[in-house]
Amino acid sequence: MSALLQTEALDKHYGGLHVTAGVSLALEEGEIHCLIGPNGAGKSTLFKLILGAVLPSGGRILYAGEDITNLKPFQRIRRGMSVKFQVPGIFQALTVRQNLAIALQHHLARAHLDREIDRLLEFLGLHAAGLQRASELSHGQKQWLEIGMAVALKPRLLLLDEPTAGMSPDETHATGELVRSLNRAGVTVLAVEHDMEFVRQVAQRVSVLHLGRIFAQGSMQEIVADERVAEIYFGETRYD
Ligand SMILES: Nc1ncnc2c1ncn2[C@@H]1O[C@H](COP(=O)(O)OP(=O)(O)OP(=O)(O)O)[C@@H](O)[C@H]1O
Repeated sequence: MSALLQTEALDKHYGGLHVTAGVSLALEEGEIHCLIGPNGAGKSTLFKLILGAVLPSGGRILYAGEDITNLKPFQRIRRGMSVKFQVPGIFQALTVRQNLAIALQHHLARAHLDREIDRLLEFLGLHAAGLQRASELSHGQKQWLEIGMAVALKPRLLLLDEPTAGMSPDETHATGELVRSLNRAGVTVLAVEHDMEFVRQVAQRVSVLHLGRIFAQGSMQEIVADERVAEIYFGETRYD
């Protein structure tokens, strides 16, 4: 495998506050990589830096071998990045099908829309909800619709910000299966996540961020067995 995304000594500071400090993270093409860490570790900031929503104070970001450090988010999206934020950005007053049509119409001819919407609905487990307004969906279904809208862009790299926030254990598991099947279809995934069951289910590699630095990296088994990690992270939040 080779790195699809690489951050090199990425710094972000606000005045004297160093939110990320020299973060070098390599994401291999084809992997599911989870980013975990205690509250305030800098996870969201790193996520925004990768997406281009905030610009770094120092360091570089490489994507598919290209320096994208100063590109705008839409330019990154054009290169195959897609993002699902924690708060669903779906159109509540529109039906599920209409939401997917909006996401698809950027790159798909009208004649192919219905077939692709059907395919996505099946994949998302939302086939029975196609004509429902998005506002009528359960919390989990809204998150899946949003994943579907991100996937409609046929991303090479999917960025997920706490995809299971507020979900029941069953919904969380179903989300994990969705992410795994996207990955089997070739999508590289970076997920910021607090839910350790989800991380255990999907992650091929885990990076632990602490005080703005990569503190540990490895498989979930290695991370769980690392006493230093337990001290800064699991010790406080393992079962809460
Ligand atoms: N725009 C900003 N201006 C000033 N400080 C900021 C800004 N954004 C984030 N911070 C600070 O940077 C630190 C890291 O925040 P960040 O949201 O990246 O952490 P996190 O790991 O995502 O936390 P959580 O798990 O609670 O979401 C926090 O102390 C936060 O207050």
